[in-house]
Amino acid sequence: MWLENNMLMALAGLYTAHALSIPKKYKADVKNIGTQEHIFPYLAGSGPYFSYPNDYGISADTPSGCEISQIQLLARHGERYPSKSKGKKLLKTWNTLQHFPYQFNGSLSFIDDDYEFFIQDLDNLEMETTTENSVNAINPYTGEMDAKKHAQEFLAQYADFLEDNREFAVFAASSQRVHDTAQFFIDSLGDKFNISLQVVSEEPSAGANTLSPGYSCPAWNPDEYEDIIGSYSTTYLKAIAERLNRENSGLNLTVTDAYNLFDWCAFELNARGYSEICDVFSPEELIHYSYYDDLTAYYEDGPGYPLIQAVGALYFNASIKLLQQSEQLDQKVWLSFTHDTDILNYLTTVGLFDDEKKLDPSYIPFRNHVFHKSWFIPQGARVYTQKYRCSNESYIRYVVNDAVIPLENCSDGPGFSCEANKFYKYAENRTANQDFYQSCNVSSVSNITELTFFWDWNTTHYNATLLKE
Ligand SMILES: Cc1ncc(C[n+]2csc(CCOP(=O)(O)OP(=O)(O)O)c2C)c(N)n1
Repeated sequence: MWLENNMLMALAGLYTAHALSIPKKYKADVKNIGTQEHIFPYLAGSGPYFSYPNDYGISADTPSGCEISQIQLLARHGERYPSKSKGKKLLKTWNTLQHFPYQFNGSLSFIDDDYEFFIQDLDNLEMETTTENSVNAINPYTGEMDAKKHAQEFLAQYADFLEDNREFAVFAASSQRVHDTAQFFIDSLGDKFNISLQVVSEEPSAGANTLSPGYSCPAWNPDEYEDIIGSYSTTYLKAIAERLNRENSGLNLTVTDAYNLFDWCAFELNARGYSEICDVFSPEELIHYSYYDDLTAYYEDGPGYPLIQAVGALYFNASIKLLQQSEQLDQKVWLSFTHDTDILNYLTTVGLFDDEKKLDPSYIPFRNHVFHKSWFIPQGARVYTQKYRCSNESYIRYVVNDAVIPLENCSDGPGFSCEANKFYKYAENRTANQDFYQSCNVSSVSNITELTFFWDWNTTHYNATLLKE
């Protein structure tokens, strides 16, 4: 590992020191930061958080005359550095550019202008971005800031309800960045709360008692629908590589390099707040890239892969049980933090973004396109389930990234919610015959058949070892 790190550092000519002041070369960031937010929705959910772009005009506030009885949250960790495997790919592309022996022309000319690559310390790979590990101190898009702001918004939105609910457990999958997000959120809530953070193992051996069923599902095959995903045209990537190579004679960027530039853009925004590489792409190229990500997510972790209904049923079943027990349970606030694909699996089983029209790899269905993955799983994604009572009836609805997303066939309650008994019927249909343990062949990695941490945390105390993955 040490050797591999050193090799990568040498490959990239990396710098170990990072600055907490604004060095001269980042001065321009002061006026540039904030000018790229319109492209966040096209970055495959790897760039900074943004609210769901279409809120239908429905307020996420509790409708008047109603009172909250339970709140659930399933959230993704905040903005992060690339994973180790993605970091390696980005460093390879950066290495090609760094060794180009001539002056750059066109949209890459910023590299000659004192540019330093945004991965400055390999220890940051996989980690949440923070004020401390950011490339410069004025980055407003850190995972740390996002989690702390989210907690303040949560406080503001549910102030009255939280008044009487100040003691609860918060649940985090055992990845370091997931844990850190939960901790930043808890810190930001302040000392008027008494919160116990439960770290639930995301090792395959955790079996069904997990917030990250993706890691305990040996039956899942990423290549199951590779023929569909792989048939998406890469013409847009060829055009990018050819344009940059034409502008810079002797540069030999490949289609793979062109693809990597999108990740560079997204993750540099998380780590620095501004990225010149984002300006390489035309709006059309961003749309193609974004739709390719939708296709991939749809057929690997969404409605296009029937196995996912069972994977997402694990958390959905637990969520339904908590809703049904809301009167009996002392705890009324259930906040959980995990990874992107796990939230996507859950939303797939709920059926919130499934119009039952299969995504087509041969064209972009502009008119019939519900499945915009980045809109529901950006970094810092937050899926709330609200249960409230209005004149003796209970209602349930979802709020995804600040927008109320009504159930298509059950939205005639106050605030376009679904009456509780109708909701349970709906949920029963969605989860019927979905058995996570069996469908995923979990028995080959674990003999734990049930999700119990919500009910036994007080006696079991979940304290799993944190993983840098
Ligand atoms: C059902 C399922 N099983 C296994 C996987 C494999 N897998 C790919 S990514 C991932 C979790 C972490 O993903 P990452 O891209 O690091 O997400 P993030 O932490 O940024 O949310 C898993 C379990 C999967 N995507 N789906």
